[in-house]
Amino acid sequence: MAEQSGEFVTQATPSPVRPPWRARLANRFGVYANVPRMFRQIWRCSPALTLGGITLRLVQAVQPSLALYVGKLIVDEVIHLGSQSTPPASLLAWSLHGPASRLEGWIALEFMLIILSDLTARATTLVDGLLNERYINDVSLSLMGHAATLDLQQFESSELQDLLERARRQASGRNNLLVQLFNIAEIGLTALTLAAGVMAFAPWMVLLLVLALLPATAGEAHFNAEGYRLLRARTAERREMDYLRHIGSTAEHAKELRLFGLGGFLVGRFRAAAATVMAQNRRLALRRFVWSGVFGAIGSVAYYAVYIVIVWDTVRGRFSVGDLTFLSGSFLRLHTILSRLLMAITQTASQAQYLDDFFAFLDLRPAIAPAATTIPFPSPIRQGIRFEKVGFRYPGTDRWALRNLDLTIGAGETVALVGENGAGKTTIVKLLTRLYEPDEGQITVDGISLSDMDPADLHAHIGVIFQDFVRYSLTAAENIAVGRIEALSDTARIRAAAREGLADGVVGRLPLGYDQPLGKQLARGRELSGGEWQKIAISRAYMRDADLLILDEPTSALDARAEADVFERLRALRQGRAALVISHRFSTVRTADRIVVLEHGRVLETGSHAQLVANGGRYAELFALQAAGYR
Ligand SMILES: Nc1ncnc2c1ncn2[C@@H]1O[C@H](COP(=O)(O)OP(=O)(O)OP(=O)(O)O)[C@@H](O)[C@H]1O
Repeated sequence: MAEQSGEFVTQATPSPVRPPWRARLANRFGVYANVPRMFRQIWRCSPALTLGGITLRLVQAVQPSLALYVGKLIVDEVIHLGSQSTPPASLLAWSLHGPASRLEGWIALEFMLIILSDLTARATTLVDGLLNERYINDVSLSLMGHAATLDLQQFESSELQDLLERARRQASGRNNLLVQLFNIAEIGLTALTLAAGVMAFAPWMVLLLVLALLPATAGEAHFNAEGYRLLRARTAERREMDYLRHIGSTAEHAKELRLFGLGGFLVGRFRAAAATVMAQNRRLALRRFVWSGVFGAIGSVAYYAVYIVIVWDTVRGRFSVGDLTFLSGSFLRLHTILSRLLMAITQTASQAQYLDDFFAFLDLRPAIAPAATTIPFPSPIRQGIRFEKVGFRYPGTDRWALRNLDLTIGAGETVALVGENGAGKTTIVKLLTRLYEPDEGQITVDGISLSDMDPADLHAHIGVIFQDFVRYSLTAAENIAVGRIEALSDTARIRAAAREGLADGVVGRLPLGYDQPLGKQLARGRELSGGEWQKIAISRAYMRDADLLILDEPTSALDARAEADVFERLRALRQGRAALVISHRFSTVRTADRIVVLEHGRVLETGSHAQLVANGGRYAELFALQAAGYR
């Protein structure tokens, strides 16, 4: 079987060349182009919650300015009342008789504002939480759904694996972008109302504050972009680390890891990969720390300069004490809020960069798309399947895995493919199931080219079991039903398929029968032997009324009796169906109607077992070798 080319990459990815500053700037603002698309996605999750979140933030946004203004009115009123000649006799008399009623009104309003602020803050947290959860689910579902539409060849490329890994991070770690976007709206509005208040007294103060915060903002934007660049450049190393973590911690690998004593080796590899990533992250974090300190100090100096001017103007009598409390309060808040706003904008831009990967993944289209008009699969097959001068190279390789291949599988015929490792047997199956498209020649069923069929229709008529079939951590019944998942609740069909594939005996010995979870992942899961798993996998192929059955090394783990049983049933069930069997076992191969011997991607000889043995060619040689092993 083929080596997968989508494995992790061990070499360090070279750091990408830094683009010129103009392109970098365009890049930094360009990322916002993703935000409307993301917003639409959020809106689709729940229009009501989205609207609720926005409204709550609008209410929250105006509260600080209102509270400060009411505070100013209270201070002014207190000073006004204090300046009156007759001091009040008691609090009760004072509050009941006239002069304090306005002050009481302001205090009541301030109290209501505080209650409202608390309520809206809690409601916002609730709405954010609910919406966020929906959004995370939605993103994960889009990723899973879209991944299922892509071709195997796309999956086997390491570029796609890198992109998918970054897109997944978007799903798991970047969801707070939504909250940040809402926050920007809220903080922005608060900043506007505060700025309007301060501007009424001295517009230059606001201008100075904005100017003083610009260096810090530019610094943030720069370091966020650097962080993303680093993360992107190190995707391959992070995938390697994930892979090492995975094999170091799963039951599946535990046996070999222990017996070969690979623990130290894996830890060493992980440490080396992590060291590169950590060293770069540390350098960036330190630079960021120093620069943000410098820029922050510039902002604080500007703030204190303005503050001193406000105090001076109050001493001079230009501002009242109420004005002083309002202005110093507003100004302090404006300073904090403007820096938060600018930071939020740059952070959102950096988060939005991750959206690039997410949307780039969603925008990927399968390379093998169904033709505009498709021809249905000819069921039942009457003439047969033909490979005509088929040539194929795996993407990114120069070697022809198959070349000038002519092959026929007649209707109702069982053809066995034999050949040494790497001869191209599994590749033929991948082309026949249209997981890949041939580079040369064509494959037809009753004269109809596979490329004129809808891939889903083609798959519905083929029952295929690969030698590296999947051992699902699902129940026994589900493990068989995956061969035709629409029939998941069709117990009779599952049991019949289990009988044909010899899995009924395996299931019969399980304590929970068909409801028994298999594998080690699930609670109460039972592990099976290699041959038992293979019987479950063979049964999957019988879930379909397939016109063509493809079994790639179906009996490699079966004992001799089970192997004979499998082929006896296959023959009995065939009734006009074609079958393609790949095997290195001659006991399996000799039962086929016709045997095709492959070598270096070409057909070397073909005939029945008796003919090929009589010919004295490669088949006879390999058969004699294996037979000698049994003597
Ligand atoms: N995904 C892939 N990317 C690149 N090359 C591949 C890929 N899969 C297989 N190959 C190469 O194509 C050739 C044919 O592989 P194939 O899996 O068809 O061989 P096979 O006859 O099934 O071998 P085996 O008996 O070992 O299962 C081999 O040289 C293999 O290295």
